[in-house]
Amino acid sequence: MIPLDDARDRILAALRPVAAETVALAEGWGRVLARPVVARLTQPPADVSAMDGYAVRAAEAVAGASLAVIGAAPAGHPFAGRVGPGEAVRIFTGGIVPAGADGILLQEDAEAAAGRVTVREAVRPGGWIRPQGLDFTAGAVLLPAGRQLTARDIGLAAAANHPWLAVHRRPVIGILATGDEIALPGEPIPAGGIVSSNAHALAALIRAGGGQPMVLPIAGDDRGAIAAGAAVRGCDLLVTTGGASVGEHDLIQAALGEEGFALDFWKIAMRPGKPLIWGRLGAVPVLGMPGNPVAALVCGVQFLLPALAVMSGLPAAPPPTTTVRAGAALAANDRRFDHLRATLHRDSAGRQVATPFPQQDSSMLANLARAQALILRPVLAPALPEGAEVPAILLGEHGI
Ligand SMILES: Nc1nc2c(c(=O)[nH]1)N[C@H]1C(S)=C(S)[C@@H](COP(=O)(O)OP(=O)(O)OC[C@H]3O[C@@H](n4cnc5c(N)ncnc54)[C@H](O)[C@@H]3O)O[C@H]1N2
Ligand code: MOO
Repeated sequence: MIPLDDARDRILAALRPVAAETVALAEGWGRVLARPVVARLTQPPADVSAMDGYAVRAAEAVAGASLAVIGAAPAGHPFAGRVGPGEAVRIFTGGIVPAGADGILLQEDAEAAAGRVTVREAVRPGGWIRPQGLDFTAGAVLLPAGRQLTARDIGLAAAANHPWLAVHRRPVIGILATGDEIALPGEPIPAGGIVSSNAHALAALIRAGGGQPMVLPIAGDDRGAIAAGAAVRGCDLLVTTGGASVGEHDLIQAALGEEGFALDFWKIAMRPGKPLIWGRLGAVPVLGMPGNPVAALVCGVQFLLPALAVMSGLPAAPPPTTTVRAGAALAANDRRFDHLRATLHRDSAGRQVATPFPQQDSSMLANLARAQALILRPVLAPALPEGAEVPAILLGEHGI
């Protein structure tokens, strides 16, 4: 059994970002830039007014001065002339400051009558003017490659005149659920069988991680069926579930081995998720997850989400953790890094408290769905009293 962090390192080291594609700006949110966004223009394009008022020559716009209003400069309609001595131009927010003017007299600080304006408050040179290029200048790198685009980034790219963006395409993740006992939701369930939840839960997790799931037909506990299912084309990574353990019906390695599967590791010091398989079938990396649904989801959080990040062009990193208080005393841990499903609440001091469910069986989906956090119990972690600080993965932060 290899340590959890080593397993993740080995998985992430074997992965590369997928190729770039061009998407419309509106589709760019959450995607990872494959090429930088460079400003295609200067913003603002010229000196513009930050306020509604009058463009004036600051030196003469002293309290009590009276100026002739010779024209107007609304946003988008520059004034073609020049502001000469004793003159002002009516201007509006975003309007280009006319030649000759070097300050804005606020409307509130002015009195207009009969084609003239009287200054009530003196104007500073440069006052209320946004200089050309205040925001950015043409040619500036505004967003680097590798950046996951926020709503703010989309606004910036739009302002920099980019209708299209080069982003990494969504990694396509094949999901092959295996087992004679499982059926798709809504389909006839074999005697003693259950409904397959893993493929659907993992597909949703893959979407949350920015990937594109490709749910494959269920393969029975049969080498040929598993090999045929795994031979799928067009996925960047294949996830299998079930058949990862030691029983004679646990056939993933045997079935894929006949197809030339190159195993990197099998079994990690982790609970749930011990029988994880990692290797490569031809060019396709394969993550063989255990069948137990909680094990599959925890492996999804610990390995598949970080893998999706790397394949999407983001840095290799473990899932982010937060320090919370234990809502119950925790027993000493053994040699498997443990993930206790827990609910969250805030104590009277506003601190987050994670309370583990009393039963932690890796088949219990109802508890998993109610869980808001996974309390992390490292290998050989000592027993801790209620209230102790512990690391946790907050599931809501992952959108799963
Ligand atoms: N003798 C041993 N037995 C087991 C060991 C071990 O070390 N020695 N490891 C246990 C651990 S830990 C796990 S986890 C499971 C993993 O087993 P497999 O990956 O081989 O999974 P299966 O046996 O196929 O299924 C386990 C369990 O999960 C259910 N299942 C399977 N697929 C789905 C699905 N798509 N949706 C929902 N549930 C699914 C299946 O019915 C079984 O109940 O092995 C232990 N055994
Ligand atoms: O992965 Mo198994 O679910 O550790 O129990």
